[in-house]
Amino acid sequence: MTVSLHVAVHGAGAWGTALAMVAARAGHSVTLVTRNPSIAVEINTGHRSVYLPDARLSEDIVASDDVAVLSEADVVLCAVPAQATAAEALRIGPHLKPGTPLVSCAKGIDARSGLLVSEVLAGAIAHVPIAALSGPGFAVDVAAGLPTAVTIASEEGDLAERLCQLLAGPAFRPYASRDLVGVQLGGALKNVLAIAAGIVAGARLGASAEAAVITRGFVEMRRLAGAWGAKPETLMGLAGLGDLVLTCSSLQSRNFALGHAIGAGEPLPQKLAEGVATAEIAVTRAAAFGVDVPIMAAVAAILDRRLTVEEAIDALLSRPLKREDF
Ligand SMILES: NC(=O)C1=CN([C@@H]2O[C@H](COP(=O)(O)OP(=O)(O)OC[C@H]3O[C@@H](n4cnc5c(N)ncnc54)[C@H](OP(=O)(O)O)[C@@H]3O)[C@@H](O)[C@H]2O)C=CC1
Ligand SMILES: O=C(CO)COP(=O)(O)O
Repeated sequence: MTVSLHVAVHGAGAWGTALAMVAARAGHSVTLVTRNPSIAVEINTGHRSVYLPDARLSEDIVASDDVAVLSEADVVLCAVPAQATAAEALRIGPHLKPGTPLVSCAKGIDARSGLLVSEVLAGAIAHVPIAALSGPGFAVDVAAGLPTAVTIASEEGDLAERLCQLLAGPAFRPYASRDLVGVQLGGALKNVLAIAAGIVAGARLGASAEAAVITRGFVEMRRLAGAWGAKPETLMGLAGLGDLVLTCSSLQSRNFALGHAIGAGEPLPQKLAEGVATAEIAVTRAAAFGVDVPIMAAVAAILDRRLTVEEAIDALLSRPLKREDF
């Protein structure tokens, strides 16, 4: 039987709010921490959030705009964007009790340092064990209580298994892993590839081309993640292939939707798409490892306006065929 704990979620955006609902459904008392006082009021009085307008939040979820409340938590889930993590880690670190598990829930690579989000957290907050949660799951689906399976990874003892037990519910199924690097790289790199798939869809290049880009992109993901230290089997699982399939096939994905708008020549959506900041750093790290990532490089070049979509497609199609590409 799972013991009822005090779970805090730092970052009350769509994902943080959905994860707060998961923790509440699993029987825990939950504090959702936002930097926006009006969001805290909206949650505490109306049990609603602008980030998930169709969801009604449990009354067991209490929101606060004071990071000091994190000192009362037994477990903290960090759900702010990857590029905000370095600054947020400095803010939250002093409030965490020593030994409180800290779970990174963002999907990205810190563009400034080239570090994984777990490494950013560990570098800033030395007194807590770190884990990462990733895998295929849209916040709206999770909030609606639709079936979802994710991976939770940690290199610390049985922490991943304990976190899985803590958060599991009838519709939310976490699987434990020790591959902290692979689980995060799957979540981060699929964002870049979802932009690529979206560009192909938006440019109406056909379902066959979309399948080719997803498959070729998956090869790049496995190559780069392998050079980075990920286990190959992790990328074949929920946090790699699973999330790639989800985000490359739905306009619900902000990364896919961004790519789609680029490919169609439409105005770009303003919503957070983590792949934007991750693309360039992924390509830089790939170059340092001597790993070939032409699709990710094309995405980075398009985002940086070094190439138009047409030029990037021409460059990809005119590449000499290599056996290892298939
Ligand atoms: N949405 C989804 O379906 C999923 C998202 N994720 C990942 O979760 C992470 C967060 O995404 P999501 O919740 O959707 O994003 P949202 O844009 O919905 O929310 C971001 C949250 O982070 C807070 N925040 C703190 N600092 C910053 C900052 N510097 N810039 C922007 N926001 C900041 C925001 O606060 P404020 O409200 O004050 O702006 C807000 O609470 C991303 O890494 C994403 O890839 C993972 C799985 C699913
Ligand atoms: O990671 C996600 C689903 O697993 C959400 O993807 P987007 O950030 O592209 O919306």
